[in-house]
Amino acid sequence: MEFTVPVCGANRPAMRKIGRESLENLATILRKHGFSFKKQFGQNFISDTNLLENIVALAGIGKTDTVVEIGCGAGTLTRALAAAAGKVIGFEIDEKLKPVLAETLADRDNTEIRFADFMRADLKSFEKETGPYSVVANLPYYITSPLVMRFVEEAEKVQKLVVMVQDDVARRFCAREDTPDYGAITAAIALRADAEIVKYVPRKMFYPVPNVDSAVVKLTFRENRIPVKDRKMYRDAVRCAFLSRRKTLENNLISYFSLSREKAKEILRRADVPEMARGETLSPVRLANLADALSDYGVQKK
Ligand SMILES: C[S@@+](CC[C@H](N)C(=O)[O-])C[C@H]1O[C@@H](n2cnc3c(N)ncnc32)[C@H](O)[C@@H]1O
Repeated sequence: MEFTVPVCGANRPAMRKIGRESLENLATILRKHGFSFKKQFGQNFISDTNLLENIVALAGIGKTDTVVEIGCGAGTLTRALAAAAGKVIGFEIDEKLKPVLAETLADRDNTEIRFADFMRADLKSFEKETGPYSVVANLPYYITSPLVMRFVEEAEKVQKLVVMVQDDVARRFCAREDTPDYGAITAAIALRADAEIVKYVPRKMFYPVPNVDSAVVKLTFRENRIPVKDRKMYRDAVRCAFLSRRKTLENNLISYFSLSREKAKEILRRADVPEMARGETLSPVRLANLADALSDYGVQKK
């Protein structure tokens, strides 16, 4: 397959060097190894050096940091991360990128690439090896939300997640309650992390060019950001609140936890939530109150 990697913002039709040091032209390397892009893996690569360096700067990575990158692609972001970090551990699902990465990362000895599906990796044992770490990645869009949810629900040692995602997804991650973008994923993230959009990135910055624009989101994890007695109960409270957006919270409680109406009313009173409230109007703090009330009443999801 013939392709070129266009340089954004430049009038030259030519491809440009990736990285300031010894890395050759990305397209030449990909072609040399007979690589063809796979849509099913969400392969839209970044080659613009300024953008890559900007992402690393926004992530605030330093020489003592361990960085995890999910989806290394041709290794352009990996290289930029390796220049700033103490260590980079990258995951890449596509083994066809092995020779490409061997070449683009040849001079980066603080980098280790694991050819594996990150969604199947055992996060608990991974965290035993790594200690505290940050994630910086241009995420494959087909698994953005489940991937972020993995960290929110399971990770114990993650400090921040600085990830490129579709711009509408970025807005959902950072939304405020009672706005159209606010949803279960917003509330789930808010329990553990401050979320902000730190950069908008137009689609033309990727190759191949995707159908949507992107944004870089920074999630900064904070211990006990919103105190809650039981994180699993918070997850259930969030799922229940967004079970049916048209129904009141009271009705969602009845269906989700198989409660009597009387019990549902009592729990809402204890959580200081109006009976007629709808899930999407509840702030993450209110949802934590609801989770605590559910815990106090010993309610369990059947
Ligand atoms: C959007 S591209 C980013 C590539 C590169 N980091 C860049 O910025 O140019 C996403 C990368 O994730 C890889 N990928 C997709 N699903 C994956 C998974 N489940 N685990 C690990 N890597 C995955 C794809 O093969 C692809 O290389």
